[in-house]
Amino acid sequence: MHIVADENIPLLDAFFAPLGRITRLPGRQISREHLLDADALLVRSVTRVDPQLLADTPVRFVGTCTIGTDHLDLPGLAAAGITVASAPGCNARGVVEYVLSCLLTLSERTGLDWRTRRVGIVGVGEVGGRLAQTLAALGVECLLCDPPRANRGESGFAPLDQLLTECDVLSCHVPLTHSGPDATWHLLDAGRLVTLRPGAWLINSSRGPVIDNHALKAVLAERADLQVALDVWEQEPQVDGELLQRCALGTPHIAGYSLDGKLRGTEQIYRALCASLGVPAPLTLQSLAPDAGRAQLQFAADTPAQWLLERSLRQVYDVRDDDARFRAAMLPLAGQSTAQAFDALRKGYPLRRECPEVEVRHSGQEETAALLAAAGFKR
Ligand SMILES: NC(=O)C1=CN([C@@H]2O[C@H](COP(=O)(O)OP(=O)(O)OC[C@H]3O[C@@H](n4cnc5c(N)ncnc54)[C@H](O)[C@@H]3O)[C@@H](O)[C@H]2O)C=CC1
Ligand SMILES: O=C(O)C(=O)[C@H](O)COP(=O)(O)O
Repeated sequence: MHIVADENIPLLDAFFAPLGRITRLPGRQISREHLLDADALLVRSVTRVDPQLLADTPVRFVGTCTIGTDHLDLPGLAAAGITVASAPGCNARGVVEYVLSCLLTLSERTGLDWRTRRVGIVGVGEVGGRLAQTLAALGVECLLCDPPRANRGESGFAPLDQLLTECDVLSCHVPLTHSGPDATWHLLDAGRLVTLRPGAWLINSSRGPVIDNHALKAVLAERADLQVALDVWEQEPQVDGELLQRCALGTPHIAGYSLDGKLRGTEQIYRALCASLGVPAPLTLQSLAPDAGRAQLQFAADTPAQWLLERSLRQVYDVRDDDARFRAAMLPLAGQSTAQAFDALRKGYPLRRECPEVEVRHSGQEETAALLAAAGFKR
C-alpha cells in the first residue's frame, strides 16, 4: 500500500514501513495530486482533510496523530465512506504540564500562590479531566464546566458564566466546534471576557478561535490586571504581534509537544490503520521507541516540599523558555507573515519528556512524596 504522511510524525518508518511505501510531505502542502495513488493519509493538525482533498483518489483511511479533529470534515468523510481515526488523550499529559508551568510562572510574577487560586476548567475530557484530577490532588480548588457532560446527566458541573465570575484562573480544554448548542467558536467573546474577575488568569491551550482574539486584544488594552497565556492563536500560523505583546505568556501551539505524547499519537494511529486493514498490529512503542532513559532529579534532605515540587516541575517543562523563543521569533516580524517562523519553532521543538518519565530522588517526608506523586512523578 502507499501511505502519504506528514513529515512531522515521529517513528513513521518504524511503525508504517512494514505496511507499505511511505511518502513524507510538509503537512500544509499535502494536496489532492499527492494522493492520486495513495491508500492511506496520515496527518497532524495542520492539514485540512475533506472529501474534496480525497476526491477520485484511492484513499480509504485517514489518521490524525492528534487529539483535536477540527481540521477534519468528519461528516463529509463519513459520508464518503472513509475510515477516520484520531489519537484521543495521546498528549493530554503534556498539556497538563504546560498548564502547571503557566500557573507557576504567573504565581511567581504576581506574588500570588497558585495553590490558593480557584481554577475553572472549561471542557472536562481527556485534558481537562486529568488537569482537574492533578490539581485536586495538589490541593487546588477547581470548578468544572462541561455542558455536554452535564446534559448527559453527569453531576459536578457549573455554568461557564459562574466560572467567569467565581474563578481566579480559567483554563480552556474544549474541542473547536462551530455548530450546535455547545459550539465553542468564540465561546469567550467580548461579552464574556469583560466578566473575568479582577486579576484573573486566562489560559487557552485548546484552539485559537475558542477565544475571540480581536475582543481579547481590546479587553487587554483596558485591563492591565488580567494575565493571559495563549498557546493557540485565532489565525494560526499567523500571530497577532500586538496581542502577543499584551499576553503574559505566548507559545506556538506546543502545549502537548512532549516526545512521549507525540509517540503515543503515532502508535494509536498505527493500531487504527492495522485494525482497518484487518491485519495484526505487532509493533508497540515499548518495543520500538529509542530508550531515552529515565531522567533523574536529586534534592538535598532539607528541601521544603512545595519548593521541591515546583523545582521538579520546572525541570520537566518551563513555559518561560518557549515564551522567550516565541517572542524572539515573532515580534521582529511585525506586519509580515509569521507562518514560516511559527512552523519552524514547532518543527525544531526541543526534546521534552513528561513527569512520569522523571524520577525525583529526595529524602523528604510524606508531604514531599505526596505532592510529587500528585503531580505525576515517579519516586
Ligand atoms: N495546544 C495543544 O497542544 C493541544 C490542544 N488540544 C486541544 O484540546 C482539546 C481538548 O482535548 P481533550 O480534553 O483531549 O478532548 P476531549 O474530547 O476528551 O474533551 C473535551 C471536553 O470538552 C467538552 N465540551 C464540548 N463543548 C463544550 C463547551 N461548549 N463547554 C464546555 N465543555 C465543552 C466535551 O464534552 C468534552 O468533555 C482538543 O480538542 C484539542 O483541540 C489537545 C491536545 C494538545
Ligand atoms: O493533539 C492535538 O490536538 C494538538 O493540538 C497537537 O498537539 C497539535 O500538534 P500538530 O499536529 O500541529 O503537530
